[in-house]
This record gives sequence, C-alpha cells and structure tokens, in this order.
Amino acid sequence: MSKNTSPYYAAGTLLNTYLQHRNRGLKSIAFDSGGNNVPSSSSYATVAKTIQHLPAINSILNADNKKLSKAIDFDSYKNKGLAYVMIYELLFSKFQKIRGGGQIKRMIVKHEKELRREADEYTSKNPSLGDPSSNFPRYVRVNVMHSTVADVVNILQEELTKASSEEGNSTVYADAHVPDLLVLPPNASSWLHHDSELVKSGKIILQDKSSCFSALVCASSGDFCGDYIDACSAPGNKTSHLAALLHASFAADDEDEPPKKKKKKKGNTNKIQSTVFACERSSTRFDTLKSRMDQLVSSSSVAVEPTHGDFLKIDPSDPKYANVRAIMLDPSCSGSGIVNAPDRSTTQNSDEKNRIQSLANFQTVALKHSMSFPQVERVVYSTCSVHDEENEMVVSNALAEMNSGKEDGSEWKLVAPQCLQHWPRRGKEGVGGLSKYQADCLIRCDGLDGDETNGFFVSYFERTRVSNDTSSVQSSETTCNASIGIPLYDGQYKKVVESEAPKKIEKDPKQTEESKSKGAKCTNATQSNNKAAEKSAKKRAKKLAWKKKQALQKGERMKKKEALAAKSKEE
Ligand SMILES: C[S@@+](CC[C@H](N)C(=O)[O-])C[C@H]1O[C@@H](n2cnc3c(N)ncnc32)[C@H](O)[C@@H]1O
Repeated sequence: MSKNTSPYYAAGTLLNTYLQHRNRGLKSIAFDSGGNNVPSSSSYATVAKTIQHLPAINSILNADNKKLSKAIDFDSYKNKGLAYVMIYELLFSKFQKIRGGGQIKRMIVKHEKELRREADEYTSKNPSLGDPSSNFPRYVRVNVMHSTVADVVNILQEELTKASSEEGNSTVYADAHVPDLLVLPPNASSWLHHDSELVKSGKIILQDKSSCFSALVCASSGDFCGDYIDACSAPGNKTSHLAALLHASFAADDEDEPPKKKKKKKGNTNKIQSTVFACERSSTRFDTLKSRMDQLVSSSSVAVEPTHGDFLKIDPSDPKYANVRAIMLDPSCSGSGIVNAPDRSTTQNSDEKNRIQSLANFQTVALKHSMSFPQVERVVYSTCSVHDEENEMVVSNALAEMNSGKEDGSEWKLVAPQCLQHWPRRGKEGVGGLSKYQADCLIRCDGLDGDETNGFFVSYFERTRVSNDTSSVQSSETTCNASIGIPLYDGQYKKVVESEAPKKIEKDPKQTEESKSKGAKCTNATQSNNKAAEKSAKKRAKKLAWKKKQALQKGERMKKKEALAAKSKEE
C-alpha cells in the first residue's frame, strides 16, 4: 500500500511502533522523538482510542476459533497497526466507516456484517467498553480565587437545565468530600469542556475528584502556617487547588477575626501569608505551569512561585525554603489508575514490571527527599497509580529508611487525613509490612470498582518530635459543602448497578482506639516542639474559642428574636 492512499497511514505506523514497544507508553513513543515524527493530534487520538479497543477487536477477531481473523487474513498483514485502526474506525468510532481505500480496507469491508454481529455481542457483554470513565460524573472545581460557588452554580444550573432532556436529572450537586467541587451528569462533557467560557476565564477547573484529594489533605491537615512546596507540579491542577484552599482559609480567618484585631490589621490586608513553591523539571511543562498559574492564581494572601528545576536537586537547607512546613509530592507514575488511559495496562509483562520498578525507585527517592527537609512537618505523597509497588511499597520503604538510626528523636508517621475520614477505600494491609492501622491511614480510589473517579492513592505523613508540650489543639475540619445550600451528591448519576461496591472497612476495635489516639496526637503540626507552630496553635485555639463564643451569642440573639416575634404574634 502506498503511503498516500490511506488517511490512517500515520496512525497505523504509530500503532505498530507502540505494539513493538508497549513498555515505553504511547505518549513517550509519540512525542519524545520530536521533529517531524510527532503525529498529528487526530492520528494520536485515533491510536489512543484504538488501543483502548484492542481487547475488544482481538476478541472479535479470535472468536469462534479465529473465524474472522482467518476470513480477513489478518495474520498475513505486515501493517497490523493499520488493520487495527481501520477495524476500530468501522466498528467503534463515531464515523462507523473506513475512509480512503486499499486492500486491507476491502478485506475488512467484505466481512463487515459478521464483524458488526460479533462487535454487538461483545458490547452487550461489556457495556462500558473502551472508556469506563464515560460513566463518571463531570466534576467541576470552582476556583474560589476568581469566583464564588454560588455564582458558578447559578451559571451551571442554567446551562444544565437548557442542555438536559425534560425527564433527565438536571441538578448541580455538591461533592460530599471536596469543598468547592461540583458534580454534574456524565454527559455534561458535551457542553462543558476546555473551550467553555467558565474554563477559559479561570473560574472553574475541570478536575477529576480523586486528584483533588492531594491538595485537600495538604491544606486541611495541620495548621495553615508557613510555606509549601509542590514538588512535581505541572500542569498545576493541584498547585492551584492548594493555593485556592489556603486563600479560602485565610479569608475565613480574616472574617472570623475578633473586631479589635481586625482594626489593628487595617492597612496590612495585602500581606502574603503563604508561598507555594511549584517545582517542575520539564521545560515545556514548566511553561504550561507558569501560564496556568498566571491565569488561575489571584490572591492577596497566597503566592505561587513556579520554580524550574529538579526537585531532587533542591538543597533542603536552602534559606529560600526555610519557612516551608509542608510538601505535596505527586511525582510521575505509571498512571495505571486513569481508567481511560490509552495504554492502561492491567497485566504486567517483564518490561512493564521493570518500568514500574524504576518509577517506584524514583518515587521513593523523591519521598525521602521531601522528608529530609529539616523544618518540614507534613508530607502528602500521591499517585494516580493502582500498583502496590508505587503506593504502599514506596510508603513503607521511605518510612523504614527515614526512621532508622534517628538520633534527634523525630519520627515520620502515617496519619489518617481528617478531611477524608469517611472515605471508605483505604490502603492495603500487609503490603510492605504495613499494619492495619497504617493501611487505614491511606486513601485509595478505584474507578473500576464503583468509586466514580479515577484510581488514585494518597498518603499523609507527619513528623513527630519528642516534646514536653501536652497541650493539644483540635485538628482543622474541612469546610463542608453541605453548608452552601445545594444538595450533596450521593451517587445520583451512577448508572451502573454496583455489584461489587467498595466495602466499608471493618475496624478492629483495638486498633480503632489506637488509631483514634494516635490520630488525635498527630493530626496537627503543633505536636512538634517547633516554636512557630506552637505559637500559631495557641492563636488558633484562641480563635476557635472566640468563634464558639460568637456562635453562642448569635444563638442567644436568634432565640430572643424568635421569642419576641412569637409574643407579638400572640398579641
Ligand atoms: C503526575 S505529574 C504532576 C501533576 C500535577 N501535580 C497536577 O496535578 O497538575 C508529575 C510531574 O512531575 C514532573 N517531574 C518528574 N520528575 C521531577 C523532578 N525530579 N523534579 C521536578 N519535577 C519532576 C514531571 O515532569 C510531571 O510534570
């Protein structure tokens, strides 16, 4: 077949290379070579979709003792990539036909009827074929640095009502775990996408639910003191989320400040209270990060400083980072949790195993590096992988290495994030020798097992130091979406009946007690003998007491008002 006769030639060539070097991943095969070999976006998308459908196509060809494979003479094709792409186009693409000409096309089209019959049978047995994430709700994170949840809900509700059929559910829900995260039906993607005005204006970010967990845990555990490092940050979804959460927290603190203090602070309202250093190694991704931060971050209390370079080469004693108390580490990973990743691999051949192991080695080094910053009290480590090697094993290895031979009395411990205490899917006990208590501190998500979000893993560590201070301060609770006046999402858009819903964790009562007391001890950075943290903890406790008093007084006033109203009604 001549190069120019098929519109699928480039896609077929790319797919052939992928089939020969699966361990490298489609993205790196397509884009790492650079120059003229970079495929067009439509060729890349076609190959990505064909790869998602390979199990289906192979099953169709091989059914009934390879009946259709023999009929179209599949084994004789040198350009199998091209044949796969054509079968995908015919059976699964929106075009439902093969464009162009050529001998392979003629062979396939000759057996179109039988191919379609087998495809229908396969689809009826695999309803979420190709892209199970198409059943996930559309998650929308409101960027509270540019807008308010109420304003965005109003706009989205109007759009959703316009776009929905009369019988369909057209409600904008609030997510039950992540503040400022809204939940729309899965088909909202047809009108809400990256070119939508709300996205382009930076008022919303189309971010999957599980990937919001890292910044949520980082910002809502411990005290909001000091600076932050986002160690591997491009394209910056988690960075901007962290900035937004800190911004909202400082704004709430300002509102709650006793009036006397507020007066004193006048004229000093534009003070940056926290800087997020967003580190990124890749130059192209750094450019993306920078322009997105310019677009998304606008706060008088939080600054994001994009930093181009290798996180592993940052000197933990560099004075620039002296005020950093928390690190969010979301390093490169296999992406095996992303359910619609084109080359998501569930079975591991030896190349895939080597790739995962080398990723895990890098992840462990990066986690240990985060824990080596002397003044850092909290580290959040996350991946969008479902492999134990990149998750529990990394956690366990880093803990073992960082806690051994310590002479300063400090120790890194896993802590269960308070903001996700009701999330049911936890880590795996026994992997890497983790105890049940430790595994229960970990968060896992599995999009293929009912979680309605991509596979994800989050671990949260706190450094505990030997301290004589026994005063303890309540850990910060996340602002709950229940208070914003829209209904909470509770699976209303779930289409697939869950046969294997995530099991609730049955807690060992003894260990639950242990975890409670350990959690209470460790959930706050103020546990350390770090003076700054201690001071701000006392401040926070004072503020909490003041807030409580205000709430009580408000309650009293309301009661009096009601009593007066009732009395005047009676009169
Ligand atoms: C999983 S992505 C991060 C996604 C990001 N947290 C977000 O939510 O948008 C990992 C990023 O880490 C970067 N990276 C990998 N190794 C690094 C290193 N040693 N130092 C800094 N960045 C690194 C990669 O280039 C990639 O952009």
